[in-house]
Amino acid sequence: MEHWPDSDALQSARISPDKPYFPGQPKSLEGIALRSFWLGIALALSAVATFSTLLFSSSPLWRLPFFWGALSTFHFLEFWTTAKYNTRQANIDSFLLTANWPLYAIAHASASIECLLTKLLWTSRSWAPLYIGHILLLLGLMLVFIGQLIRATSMMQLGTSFNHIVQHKKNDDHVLMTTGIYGVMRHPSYFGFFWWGIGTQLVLGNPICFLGYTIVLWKFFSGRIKVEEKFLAKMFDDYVEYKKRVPTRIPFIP
Ligand SMILES: C[S@@+](CC[C@H](N)C(=O)[O-])C[C@H]1O[C@@H](n2cnc3c(N)ncnc32)[C@H](O)[C@@H]1O
Repeated sequence: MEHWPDSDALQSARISPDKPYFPGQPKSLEGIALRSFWLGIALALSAVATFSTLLFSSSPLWRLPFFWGALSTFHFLEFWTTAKYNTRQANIDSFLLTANWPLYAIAHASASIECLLTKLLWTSRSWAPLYIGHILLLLGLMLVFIGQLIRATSMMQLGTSFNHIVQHKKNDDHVLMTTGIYGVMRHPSYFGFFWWGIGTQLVLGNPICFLGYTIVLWKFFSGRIKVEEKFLAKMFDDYVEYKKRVPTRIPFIP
């Protein structure tokens, strides 16, 4: 598809000092260290806020710092797994905070606002029995943990073949992975991201963002998989057979 730019062009566009991807985007190793430091602080503060609301009040607002903690963990792990298992590719974009800016930030800000408003304003108005809320919360927590685990595991397993930017040409160290978690599902890192995102909205108890996240994530991964597989089939003769044999396990994406 034409709208996917060449990966070299994308890389150079992203590291050009004249073209910051978002305000304050760091360009140096010190900047990367600082970004990790702030994500760590955000994570620690989120953990403290979550556990103190859980321990000292019955307020459902613990969901908000839990969401920010899950978000910080996700982005920190994006960088950490790239730096450890695909060191040459690690740069500031590996945090995945620069992709789809500012839409990504708007999505998470909307989720935070929806949660804050509904939990503060509509605390007494419940549209469903309490146990439904508990089931959805539990399901959301499971999806966040399992989604994160699958995402990080697949990044580790793919190693140097993993790239945040879809590759158009085969690099020397790129091997087709068809075993392990890639033998169970064809795109585990997208599967993990998809369910992680939906899980965060279940934990927040956000009906509007749940719907929005589901539609946007599904459309995004469905389009991306089509493009990615077109290039994978060109790069690897075995890909067509692999595609027939292993499903994506993402709903309505065969
Ligand atoms: C962001 S990674 C996502 C990998 C995979 N789609 C997933 O969800 O786990 C994108 C890169 O992984 C590569 N890739 C995807 N599936 C692969 C496989 N089974 N073996 C090797 N490389 C793969 C693609 O060429 C692309 O450059």
